[in-house]
Amino acid sequence: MATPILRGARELLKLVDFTPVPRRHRFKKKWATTEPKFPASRLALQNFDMTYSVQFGDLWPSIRVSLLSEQKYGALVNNFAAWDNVSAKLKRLSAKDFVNEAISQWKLEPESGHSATPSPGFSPNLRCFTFSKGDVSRFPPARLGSLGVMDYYLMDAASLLPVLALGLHPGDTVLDLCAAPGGKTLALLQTGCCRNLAANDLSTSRTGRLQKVLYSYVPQEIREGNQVRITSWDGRKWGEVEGDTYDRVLVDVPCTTDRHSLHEEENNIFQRSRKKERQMLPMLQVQLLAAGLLATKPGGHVVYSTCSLSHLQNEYVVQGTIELLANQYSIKVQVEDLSYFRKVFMDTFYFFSSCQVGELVVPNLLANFGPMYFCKMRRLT
Ligand SMILES: C[S@@+](CC[C@H](N)C(=O)[O-])C[C@H]1O[C@@H](n2cnc3c(N)ncnc32)[C@H](O)[C@@H]1O
Repeated sequence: MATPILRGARELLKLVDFTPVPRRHRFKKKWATTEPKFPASRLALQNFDMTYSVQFGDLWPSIRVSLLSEQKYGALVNNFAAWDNVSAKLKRLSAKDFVNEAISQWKLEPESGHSATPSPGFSPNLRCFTFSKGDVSRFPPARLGSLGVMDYYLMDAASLLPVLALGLHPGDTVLDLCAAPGGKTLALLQTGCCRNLAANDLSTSRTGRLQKVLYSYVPQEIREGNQVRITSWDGRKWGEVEGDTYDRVLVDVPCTTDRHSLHEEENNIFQRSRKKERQMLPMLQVQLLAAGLLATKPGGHVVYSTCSLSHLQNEYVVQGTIELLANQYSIKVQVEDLSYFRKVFMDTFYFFSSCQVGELVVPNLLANFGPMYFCKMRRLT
């Protein structure tokens, strides 16, 4: 018999069909062996053109050209290295710590209408350098520092926003449900707030990559103490295994990884052989978010995130899951307002201003980060 999560997710699936039929495949094929290859990245672009031109209207051409262009990176300073020297080195490249610049700016502008959020409740101690809007300089590769760990981690700077939004406090128990290859896990550890951190990913090869990241960036005593636990379980079952346990949960789900899907053939979710998997994504996302919420203590917080522009994988999943938890488990979940992120980080990112719930960073040629969708929820009961 289907579980409640499965039934709710099926309802959501009725709304979804991601698969446009490529023009040249509309006719019955005679000679499968001579059939020209249709690259998955082209299928991805066709799909995005169909769905995102409707979703974003006039904004789509500029997002499209940005997605097809080189992305920008941020350098997350490793607090376990000599972070002050590393920051000084990054400043000499004319990069800026976008997190702390934005927070200082925020504090300088008390009159600018953010009285509803007196101070942004960000996870602390995160330092991430980016080049200014319009500056397409690149960071040199990270190097091993004097303390035996790497000095910074290069990542899409927008990937830091879900971690900032989680609002960690010292002593929190934290779950990173879909953690590999580990950029956000590393950021969670940088906050210095995790009493313990469970980092999980279904894929054993990807948890191997996560282990390597932690090995290169985090000192042995933290990796091997009680503080970090790495597992390779199916995250959908987490609510049953460790319900009502965590203060903060990050649910950074598998998605259509829009930028990757336009550039790489390998492991591309738009490969024809992965059609079923692609169609099932929103269902998997609902199940993972539901499991993350069930694993959270009442009163605790969850951030759901994707690197897709698709409303079906973003706000529909959030709204569908909240409804599902209310109907099937009588659990109340409230979406938290993150609209102040748009104001605080407007010098670094472009945000889409019309999400029904959550925030979405859209790629732009002047600030080619994202896409990154994130939504914060509080489990009330
Ligand atoms: C977007 S990636 C996570 C990226 C990661 N949070 C980071 O910042 O580096 C999504 C991950 O979900 C994992 N995944 C897929 N299905 C899963 C499941 N049922 N349970 C747990 N993890 C799953 C994939 O292996 C993939 O590594």
